[in-house]
Amino acid sequence: MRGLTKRYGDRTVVDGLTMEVAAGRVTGFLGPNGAGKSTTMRMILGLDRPTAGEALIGGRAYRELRYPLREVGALLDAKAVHPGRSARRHLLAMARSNGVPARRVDEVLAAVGLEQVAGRRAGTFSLGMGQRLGIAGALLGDPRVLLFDEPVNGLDPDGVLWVRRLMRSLADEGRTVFVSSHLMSEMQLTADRLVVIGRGRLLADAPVAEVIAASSGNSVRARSPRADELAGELAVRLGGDGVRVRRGAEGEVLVSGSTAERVGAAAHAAGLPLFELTAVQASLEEAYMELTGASVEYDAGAPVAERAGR
Ligand SMILES: Nc1ncnc2c1ncn2[C@@H]1O[C@H](COP(=O)(O)OP(=O)(O)OP(=O)(O)O)[C@@H](O)[C@H]1O
Repeated sequence: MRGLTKRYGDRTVVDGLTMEVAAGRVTGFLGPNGAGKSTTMRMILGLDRPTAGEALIGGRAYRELRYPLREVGALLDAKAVHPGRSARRHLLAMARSNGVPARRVDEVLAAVGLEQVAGRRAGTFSLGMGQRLGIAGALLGDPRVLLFDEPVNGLDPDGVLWVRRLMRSLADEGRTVFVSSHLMSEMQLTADRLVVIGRGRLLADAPVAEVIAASSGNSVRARSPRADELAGELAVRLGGDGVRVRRGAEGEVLVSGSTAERVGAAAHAAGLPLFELTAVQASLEEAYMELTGASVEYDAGAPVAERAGR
């Protein structure tokens, strides 16, 4: 994507996105509701026309691809299926439109575990079965690039695990996997790299570990029988410059913005005993909240009871 931009009237919903989604990796695409993730994916797939900039797949725009399903597979909206058509017929129609051999339909039905219900009308499918059918459609043309918008939405734990393994194996085969999700714990397990957007703008594009490392939620927990003194000494010796020292549970001091080495050395220099020194890593969820805090569009605010002062 180069300077990819979409405006609706005077609202800019995707704002100059420039990034490369690399092959052989699972790239998670994150952002608050309304951040512009679906619009970005729709522009990549030629469903929306960029106001400015471009999105290319293997160097070419979607509309230039002769058999797009063989180059890029996508699951955008699992409900975008004719409800009266069977799963097999739906996939057969897609296959025919892109010169994909009919036998491939049975292969992908088996790959997503829908062979038993292949003759059933898609309109009778549960949310999870619909997701599986959508994934089957994405895999149909054996494409090098795959886009998934919220693929685990509605799946049971087995299904979630299955999608996680599928993404992994697709990336391990050297394919490009670009997947949006709101489930941070899931992304922490599945993605190698993260692209985070807020209000259409790029907030982060980095390996998962780097996004987490940048969070101020990373802290050091020290336990001492002289915790009050320790907190005071650490504040004096390490304080300032983004370092925060506070008391935790009984006997505990929490230090953010520093390292276990520095905290240990400072305690030693102060002559205070330590019974425990632990580096506590922030979760991806914490890192994400911090990154996107300022760009949340639909903020529900405090729970109702809290707002009412109860
Ligand atoms: N056709 C349209 N006309 C006007 N505004 C639109 C249109 N399509 C999307 N938008 C607006 O663009 C913004 C981005 O929407 P988009 O669906 O891309 O966000 P998203 O990141 O996918 O959100 P979610 O996580 O809720 O799915 C939203 O504010 C939406 O209202």
